[in-house]
Amino acid sequence: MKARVYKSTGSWYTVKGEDGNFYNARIKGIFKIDAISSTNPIAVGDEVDIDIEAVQEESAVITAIADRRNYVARVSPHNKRQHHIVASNLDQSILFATLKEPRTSQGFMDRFLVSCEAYHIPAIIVFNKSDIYRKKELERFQEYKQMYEAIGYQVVLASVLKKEGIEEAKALLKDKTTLLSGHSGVGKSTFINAVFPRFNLRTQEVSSWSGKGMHTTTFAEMFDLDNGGHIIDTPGVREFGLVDITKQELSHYFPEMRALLNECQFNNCMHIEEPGCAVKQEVLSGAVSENRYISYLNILDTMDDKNY
Ligand SMILES: Nc1nc2c(ncn2[C@@H]2O[C@H](COP(=O)(O)OP(=O)(O)OP(=O)(O)O)[C@@H](O)[C@H]2O)c(=O)[nH]1
Ligand SMILES: [Zn+2]
Repeated sequence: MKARVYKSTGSWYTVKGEDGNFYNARIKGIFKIDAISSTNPIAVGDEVDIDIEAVQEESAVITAIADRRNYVARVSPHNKRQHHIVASNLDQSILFATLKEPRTSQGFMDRFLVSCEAYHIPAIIVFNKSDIYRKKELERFQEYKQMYEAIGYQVVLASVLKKEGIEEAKALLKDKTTLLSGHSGVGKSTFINAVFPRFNLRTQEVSSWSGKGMHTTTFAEMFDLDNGGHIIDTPGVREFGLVDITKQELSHYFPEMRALLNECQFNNCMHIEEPGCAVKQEVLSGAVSENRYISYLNILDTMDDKNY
């Protein structure tokens, strides 16, 4: 039977069969050997074939996995050479960001956007907790909105607490498989609870001593939406690794730079010090945001010559 993976705890998977029932599934030993080199052979969002073992126990064996349409990965925290597939078969990804308690850095947002570009997943940024923004944060929001919308990304201002911007965010989810992402403590679980109360996820106060929030979500999990579509909630992701991207490719994943690449004097231009660089020229003219260019240089700096 065809099924889709809703949750993964490492060795067990919760899958939903095309009969509409949920099963606890595991993979056959041999399956692991054939799987691609990642720390997890099966990820949330995967489309799989299952053999039902015992209906009364609702257990099943995953016998095959369909090719992934796309996926998002990050570098394994345990082994830098391996990657961990966060989720697959996505229509879009929403980054939850906050400008206060905790503050999401532009560097983090840009790394996330680069990952989405590299994996061909449309990205949206929701700035949450607008109720606690003061003049400084509201100005910063306007700057981000202008900058990201000019590049083509959708930007939403929301306060889950005050129920502002929620309908706009909810409308974006309809009939799509959406990966919800963002630092721990930005309000992802609160958002899901507010829009789809029956999920009743656990939420937790941002810890006062660090201001960074505690991990309350441990495993990625997919939920069916009442009005059609799926949402995938991920563990508090602090950093996305840029797996499988070379330094030379990086500017391809900045859409505003991608449009200029043919105009650089050298076709292997890295847009740093080279003469005749169209990207640098447009940074000077203001057509390419200087902040985005700085993010580009910062990300380049953290990549080694081979990969990520
Ligand atoms: N002021 C304010 N606080 C909010 C808002 N949305 C969520 N919070 C609070 O922020 C804290 C963290 O919210 P969570 O929903 O647990 O955050 P999360 O992103 O799911 O965190 P992880 O599960 O760790 O990834 C909670 O104390 C929420 O009540 C908002 O719009 N405004
Ligand atoms: Zn250049």
